Amino acid sequence: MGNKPIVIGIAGGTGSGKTSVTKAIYDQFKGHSILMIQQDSYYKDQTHLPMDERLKTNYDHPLAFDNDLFIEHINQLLQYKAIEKPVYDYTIHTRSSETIPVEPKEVIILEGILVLEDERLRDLMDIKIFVDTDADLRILRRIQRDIKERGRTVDSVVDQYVNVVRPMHNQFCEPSKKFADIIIPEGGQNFVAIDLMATKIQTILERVSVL
Ligand SMILES: Nc1ncnc2c1ncn2[C@@H]1O[C@H](COP(=O)(O)OP(=O)(O)O)[C@@H](O)[C@H]1O
Ligand SMILES: O=c1ccn([C@@H]2O[C@H](COP(=O)(O)O)[C@@H](O)[C@H]2O)c(=O)[nH]1
Repeated sequence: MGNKPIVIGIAGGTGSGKTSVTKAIYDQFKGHSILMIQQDSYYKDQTHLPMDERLKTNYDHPLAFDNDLFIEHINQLLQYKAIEKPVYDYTIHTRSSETIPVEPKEVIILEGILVLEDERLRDLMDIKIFVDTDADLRILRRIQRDIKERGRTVDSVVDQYVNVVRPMHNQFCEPSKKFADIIIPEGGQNFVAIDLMATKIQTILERVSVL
């Protein structure tokens, strides 16, 4: 066990490919001392709101996230304590009643649109990454993904993008790029960047002798 786990933050706009990058890195170390947590798991619980109210929520504003709980959980993991991670269901826009037990690991990857926006989160990170992809590619990827995986229609994705996602991205996500140590263009297919990160993580794991 090391002194404390290493925390890597991976931010980027919706559809930038940050989940793909995170999974590609994570998959190289599956079974070793690494875990990934998506900020999306910490969207605020909305079970008390009717569906029509949930549809009006701004999911791209920092206040949509329960960062207090997110930070509390990261601090527990940093003390090598297990957490019960919330589960978010995009199709009903709220947390599910179940939670997932997560054991502490030496490398913790935090991924989400606004993980670099909150100074308290940034202060917990050892490495900060921003996945940078042009807006036209991001909206095309998001339309395909949200229809296939998140139970959405083209009209609802486009409407939300124009009225909420785009302005919030410009106000909160894009400016957080300046806090990044590393900027990865294009996301999931940038194998050079993924390999560089994997090499760095391998070094960290070798140092704490858990590989
Ligand atoms: N470089 C890429 N080229 C083509 N498609 C990609 C690329 N990176 C990601 N995707 C696809 O785009 C969609 C959004 O990617 P995802 O990693 O979920 O982005 P994010 O987590 O930033 O929203 C997914 O369907 C993914 O398979
Ligand atoms: O209920 C919800 C919760 C979130 N969203 C959208 O999700 C993206 C963030 O996820 P990515 O994987 O980074 O794309 C954010 O832009 C929200 O608008 C949602 O539509 N509904």
